[in-house]
Amino acid sequence: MKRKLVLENGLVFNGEGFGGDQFTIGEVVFTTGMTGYQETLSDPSFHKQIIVFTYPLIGNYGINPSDFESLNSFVGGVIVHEYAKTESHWKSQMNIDSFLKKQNIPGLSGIDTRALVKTIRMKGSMKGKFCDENENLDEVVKSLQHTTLRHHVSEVSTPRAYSAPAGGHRIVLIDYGMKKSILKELCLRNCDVVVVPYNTDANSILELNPDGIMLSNGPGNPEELTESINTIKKLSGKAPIFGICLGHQLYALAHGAKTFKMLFGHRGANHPVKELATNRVYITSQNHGYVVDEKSLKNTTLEVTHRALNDGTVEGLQDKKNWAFTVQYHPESCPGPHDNEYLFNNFMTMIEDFKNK
Ligand SMILES: NC(=O)CC[C@H](N)C(=O)O
Repeated sequence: MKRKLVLENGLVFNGEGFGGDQFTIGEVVFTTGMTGYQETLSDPSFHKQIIVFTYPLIGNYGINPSDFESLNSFVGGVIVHEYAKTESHWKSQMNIDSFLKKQNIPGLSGIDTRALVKTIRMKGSMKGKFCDENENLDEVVKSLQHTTLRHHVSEVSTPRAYSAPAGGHRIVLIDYGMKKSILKELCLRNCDVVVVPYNTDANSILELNPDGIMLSNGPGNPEELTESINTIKKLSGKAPIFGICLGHQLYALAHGAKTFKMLFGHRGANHPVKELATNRVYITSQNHGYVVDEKSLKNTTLEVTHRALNDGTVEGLQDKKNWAFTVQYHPESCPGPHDNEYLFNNFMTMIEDFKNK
């Protein structure tokens, strides 16, 4: 079945359809991970985005029950050069085509993904939509140009609080579109975790007596989440805080910094980041389109701890006054190198220091 990708600048890529057949407008972004497509497809931070995989063959080890980062996939579409019709892995329960059909997510294969990625790298990530053969492309381009995309944390956050009880530190984890692996890392450290919806107010969070507070990853433009930014302001200094990705951006905004949209973002499991205190380079999993503006940190309590080696942007912050640190990348990994899980240990140490201060 023929299918096209139409971009807002009028470029058209002709390929074959697979997966579901409901098309929506989404931001077309690319990810450079060579494995881990299942974790990527189930990461709620990709809400409504159309993901181009730069790795040319996707789906060869199928889809298994244990590697999901959330119960559903929220992506708007999937673009691959080629997908595996015959998958092979002892854990696999279906191929990527069946998975995308089940989730009603459309796919496009057989296009020159390198040409598409080069376009995005030059011109920046842009809106796009899949089309069938007979659609009027001029109309589609017009509608792409007139659509403003919004990403809704409310669609990916948990509707109600739930807990993972244990004997260790009580952590309140604010879910803006959390990846399951963040909860897993806390459980591995025997934490007594309560996951709360994104719009839980500061008093309700403090009533849970947290030893530490975690701010999760999530989709969209952090500046739109004014209510969450205000909540973080009220929580600041009350308990140690660890923020990841969207959580990092929200923490920075709550403390007077600014964020901006990058040309095409960082997505993949192979992004080098330098820890400035040690000069060590870590390979990280990343998935973000916005970033904290380093210039805006001047009169804040925040200082840069980590930097991206590809483009020098801010990848980590430490609050000099309040008990908090945050990272732009994904230390819970999944997919990707386990280099950065030590940050969860640092969070445990910070919680103990806070208790003994
Ligand atoms: N993974 C995330 O939390 C992404 C954060 C934010 N939505 C961005 O694109 O920058």
